[in-house]
Amino acid sequence: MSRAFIALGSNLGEPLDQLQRAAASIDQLSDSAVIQISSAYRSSAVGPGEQPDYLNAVLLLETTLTPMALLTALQEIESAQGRERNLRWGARTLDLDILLYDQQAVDSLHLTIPHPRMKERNFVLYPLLEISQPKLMLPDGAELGTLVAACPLGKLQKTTF
Ligand SMILES: CC1(C)Nc2nc(N)[nH]c(=O)c2N=C1O
Repeated sequence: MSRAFIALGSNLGEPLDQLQRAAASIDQLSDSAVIQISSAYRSSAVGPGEQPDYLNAVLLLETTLTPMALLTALQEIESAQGRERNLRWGARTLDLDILLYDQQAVDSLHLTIPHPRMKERNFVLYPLLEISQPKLMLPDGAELGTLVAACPLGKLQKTTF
């Protein structure tokens, strides 16, 4: 079984309900089980334009799905929950991203692991740390604790999932 860390995000359509439904659907994937899920973290939207605050979380999944099969399954869950891919930085009902997949580095047309922007996102790093540990190492040798130390908590608000 492989271990994948998945980032969840939502700022439309009852975000907490979106995250809870997504976690349940991910747990139902074939040959997969959600082992742990972080608290939910509220933060203002990073990026251009005005949009509602986001709710984010990270979960740990044990799975035999390959990275590409997992990506496809996650995209199907996003679509089932009404994700519309119109604006690149726009508001969305649900965003599911593969952050890490064991110690694998993947760089293909449709999938990059580790997630290319995870190192600068407190709304990813802090929930990830909550369900792992500071010495969690990324494929390039970077340790999670070091990344968190360099990424201010800011106005990130921890709430119940
Ligand atoms: C629009 C953009 C970059 N901003 C975000 N901002 C926050 N706070 N959380 C997100 O999940 C998120 N996702 C995005 O895709």
